[in-house]
Amino acid sequence: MTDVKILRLPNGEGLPLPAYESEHAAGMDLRAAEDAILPPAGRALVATGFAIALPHGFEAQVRPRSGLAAKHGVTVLNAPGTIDADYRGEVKVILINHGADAFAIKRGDRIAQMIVSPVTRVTLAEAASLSDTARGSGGFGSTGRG
Ligand SMILES: O=c1ccn([C@H]2C[C@H](O)[C@@H](COP(=O)(O)OP(=O)(O)OP(=O)(O)O)O2)c(=O)[nH]1
Ligand SMILES: [Mg+2]
Repeated sequence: MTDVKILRLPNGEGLPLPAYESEHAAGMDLRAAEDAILPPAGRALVATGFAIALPHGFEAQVRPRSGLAAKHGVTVLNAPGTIDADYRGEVKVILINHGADAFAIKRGDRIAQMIVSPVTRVTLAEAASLSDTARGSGGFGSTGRG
């Protein structure tokens, strides 16, 4: 386990901090720190009431909850949202309602999940050509064609 500092913001007073909801859950559920109404096709930037300081070499991904997607058509618009290790602002969730009905979010509802992952940073070295491969430049459905 890696320790990550978390700061509860004033709007997060009284809310449970993000937590793993089962023994081996990959993600910690994020709760809304405010009420919001998502009309059909509507989106909202929803506050969570906390900020974190990830260690260098880590990111956090903000991903949808499948229950909200399957039952209501509500998902994370920019999934996976990226929380950078140098970000100290409030973690927010961009939700979109693909469902036919308006969707109401109440403060304290679990609206998304946050996965902390290692990231590799690289140095790009500009080159005159790239190595040959069997795939070459084929992509976008190029494999398996008669
Ligand atoms: O779902 C998200 C996505 C991003 N962020 C915060 C943390 C992240 O470190 C910062 C910037 O995110 P991103 O790089 O995706 O947005 P940008 O549009 O490129 O903004 P910036 O120019 O600030 O990097 O916004 C969130 O709180 N939730
Ligand atoms: Mg950015």
